[in-house]
Amino acid sequence: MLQAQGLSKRFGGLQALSDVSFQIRQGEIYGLIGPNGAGKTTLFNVLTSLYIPESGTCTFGGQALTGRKPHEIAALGLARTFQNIRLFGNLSAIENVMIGRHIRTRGGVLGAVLRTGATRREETAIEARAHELLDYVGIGHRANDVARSLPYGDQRRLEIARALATEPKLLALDEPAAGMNASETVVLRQLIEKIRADGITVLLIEHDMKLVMGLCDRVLVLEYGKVLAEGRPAEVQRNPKVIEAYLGAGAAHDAQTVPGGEA
Ligand SMILES: Nc1ncnc2c1ncn2[C@@H]1O[C@H](COP(=O)(O)OP(=O)(O)OP(=O)(O)O)[C@@H](O)[C@H]1O
Repeated sequence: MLQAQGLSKRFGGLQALSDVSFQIRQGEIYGLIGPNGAGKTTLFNVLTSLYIPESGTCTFGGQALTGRKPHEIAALGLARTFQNIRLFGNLSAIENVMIGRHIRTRGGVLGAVLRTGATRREETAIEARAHELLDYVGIGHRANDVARSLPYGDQRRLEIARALATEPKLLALDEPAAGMNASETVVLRQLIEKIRADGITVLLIEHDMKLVMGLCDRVLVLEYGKVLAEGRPAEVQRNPKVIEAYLGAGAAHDAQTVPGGEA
């Protein structure tokens, strides 16, 4: 479904990604992990065309992603959330989701501003769908609350609802559990499983190792911008290189436990 081949990205003298290749298969939950600064967000930004790589290609459903505008990426079926929540803080929850939906409508954002007859009808349908999505992520009762007044965990779920409003085939989540407590994380896990069960492929960056290892079908481990390991969670957890990267040199020899906690 998504194919990255030989991606490299440099910031000045810093090689943030070097020769990164991987494939995400349709229907899987694919994890992206690595210590701080490993290049995870940079990789997300390259995949979603916020950054242009110096070399390498990425394709989604056979179509090139590199160099496309954000709305083109969304129209292809790739949606994302951000590590630092990017909601319209002054707008209500429902309005935030409706904005996500507009890229899928004929009238588009301009039509929504001008409010022609056709767009008014569309608007009613969009609002109904936005309510469904808020219910889907579990914050239907917050529809009219201003986004910035929502508890942190609800803001993260609102971001997911907004991304889902673009009807993605692949949903990329950048640290969705960051700042969540244990019970919020359990609910998040159920939500991600539900999203996958409904046919959406998931790419997940996450520091919460328990969540990653429990949820993902396969995991890609980055370190210093390079692929350190890839495979099923159980294999990756046993990989001495991964254990060293997380716990420090020497740890692999006596590690009986999985790398855990904050990376
Ligand atoms: N826009 C930028 N300009 C310069 N350097 C950058 C930029 N974005 C990222 N970097 C650097 O690239 C490296 C990879 O950063 P990146 O944010 O991709 O890592 P990460 O794995 O997502 O880290 P974290 O887990 O802390 O979010 C880091 O050394 C970072 O400082």
